[in-house]
Amino acid sequence: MQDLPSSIADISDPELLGQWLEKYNEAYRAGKPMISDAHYDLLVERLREIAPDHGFLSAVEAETFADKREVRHPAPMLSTEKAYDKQSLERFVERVYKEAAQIGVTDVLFQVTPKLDGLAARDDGQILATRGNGYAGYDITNALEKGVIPQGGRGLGLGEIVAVQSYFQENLADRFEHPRNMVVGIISSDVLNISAKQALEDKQVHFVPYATLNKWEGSGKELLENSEKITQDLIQATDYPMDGMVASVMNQDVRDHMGATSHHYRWQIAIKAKGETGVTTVNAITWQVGRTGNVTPVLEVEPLKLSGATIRRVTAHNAGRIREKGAGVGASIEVIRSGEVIPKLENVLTPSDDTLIPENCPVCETPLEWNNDFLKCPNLNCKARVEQRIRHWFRILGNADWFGIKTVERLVAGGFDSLEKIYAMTEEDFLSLEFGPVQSKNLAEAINLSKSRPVEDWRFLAAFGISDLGEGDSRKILSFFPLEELLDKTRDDIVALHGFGDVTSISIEKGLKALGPTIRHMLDLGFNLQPTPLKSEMDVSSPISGKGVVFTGSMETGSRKDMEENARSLGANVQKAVTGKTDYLICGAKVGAKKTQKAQDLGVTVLTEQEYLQLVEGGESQSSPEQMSLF
Ligand SMILES: NC(=O)c1ccc[n+]([C@@H]2O[C@H](COP(=O)([O-])OP(=O)(O)OC[C@H]3O[C@@H](n4cnc5c(N)ncnc54)[C@H](O)[C@@H]3O)[C@@H](O)[C@H]2O)c1
Ligand SMILES: [Zn+2]
Repeated sequence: MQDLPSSIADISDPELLGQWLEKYNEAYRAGKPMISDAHYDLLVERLREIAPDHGFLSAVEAETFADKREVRHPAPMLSTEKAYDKQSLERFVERVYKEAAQIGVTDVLFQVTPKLDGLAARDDGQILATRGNGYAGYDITNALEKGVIPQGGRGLGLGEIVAVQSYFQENLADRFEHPRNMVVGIISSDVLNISAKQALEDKQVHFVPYATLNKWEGSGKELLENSEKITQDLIQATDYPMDGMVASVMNQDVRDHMGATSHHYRWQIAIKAKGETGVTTVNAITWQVGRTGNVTPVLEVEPLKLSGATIRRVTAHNAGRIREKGAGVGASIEVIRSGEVIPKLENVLTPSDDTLIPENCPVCETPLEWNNDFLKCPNLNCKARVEQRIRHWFRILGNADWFGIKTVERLVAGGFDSLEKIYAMTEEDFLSLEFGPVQSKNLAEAINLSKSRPVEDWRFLAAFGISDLGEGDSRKILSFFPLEELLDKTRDDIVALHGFGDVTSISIEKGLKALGPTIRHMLDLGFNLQPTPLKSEMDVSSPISGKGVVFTGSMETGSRKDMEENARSLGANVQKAVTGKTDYLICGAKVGAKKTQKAQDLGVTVLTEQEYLQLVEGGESQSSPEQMSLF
């Protein structure tokens, strides 16, 4: 097949573009995308421009799983129409009201949910099936045996198989370019790679029915007026990969009237960000060594303008990319920027031989090792790794400013290259490194403050950067064992806990062993640690401990985040959305009747904020006589 012109605007042959889109789609559905989603979306929009009637645009992009049984869907699982800007969303809302008026409906209810970016599937309670071509999909029920967790129970209809985003970022981001690629691997293959197995064991791959997602509901006018805020709130509350939002009409009669095309339901639209691409030249490659030793390439490019910003540096993700695509000095490359701050290498148009992949660490000269597509400096004492570790400590601890990367670099260069040494530093030591008198005083003060200011013990633990003990896992593990006890735990103790698989447990044991002396040393310095409430103790003291709790609407007592934090400290399992495992739905202001009705239907107790406070406070006073008699 002929190549596509390098600039999207130059593509003028719809047949060729259609063929390429088919090819890209096939690779994508197989979990091995050849181009980024933003780039793909731009190509689809280009096809719409030059050939709006092209067949590719009127069908659901099909996926195949060769060795699986086909399952017919009771109603088609379609794709979505896309709105890349405010005007398209306005046109959609206008169209909805117009068609609703045709059947005498003026009061239209819209719903917005996060658009999950994984593998779409449908669960009828017996069979889990993929979308396939929209009319028939593939039976993937055995994914549940492999360890995919159905959120909210079985039989909740359409949804998406996704990996938990924070877990992915912490544990898997250097092994898969996108969590969806891992998900597709899990579904399509019976031979699982070790990281995917670990994610399943850790119960971090979920089938999330759309009905269990956080949602916003309101009128079309409210939707248009608040779309940014709605999007922000939903992004904040969702720990799954997303590629936009989905707005749907909720009135069944309007849905029936509007109907569907062969491609999408006309009462639904996806709100997405459009990427922008540009072409430039690579001037140099800078190799950055991270905390875990990954050595990643940053391309220094001829400055170019993209979505209003001047781009000088472009991330190339990993060394494999550079090697494979020839993204070296002098190469002409295509760059994409979509929403996120850092623009990415999309494509190499004219490769260069001058790819200069380093053989030794650019910082410590240790020979580098390949780990899949990533280059790694294996030297634990590599100066860059030490700097990043120390920087990580202060960043995660979060209670002492002043220790930015420049400062840390200077400390390490001056021989203060461990937490032990830095925490023993005096004002004079800082002065000796030629920090100014004021800054020296501040730095010495900051060291003391970081010990005296209260900090949660899970932050303290996560700050050591042990692999598989990020913030979420640290918090989880400390709800089973107090920190001091944790240090002596073995893999067997850890694997017995809910949410920790074999591989994770081994790596945590190793990490704790290696860093044990440092952790003990730091503990002896007397940090003002706020212990994570233990599950075992919470059972007696709080009426919501062990209960599934969801907060919704705007709260009066404090921000929703504070309320959630507090509920967690009382032992509640704070959830993002109401599911079959929810016990209490606590409603602040402006919560629709539909939401509370749905919760009640699921057997959830619905409480006002006041009722909730009474429950919690009442519970505390009930248990207090007993507690007091202990002292
Ligand atoms: N990188 C590539 O090469 C490549 C290739 C093909 C497709 N893609 C990506 O896939 C997208 C098109 O694929 P598509 O047609 O599968 O999906 P789509 O983007 O049109 O979205 C429709 C799907 O979203 C799902 N969905 C997720 N969250 C939902 C929610 N909250 N409510 C309702 N539905 C929800 C539904 O299952 C529905 O089938 C493109 O936008 C592109 O970004 C990328
Ligand atoms: Zn090194």
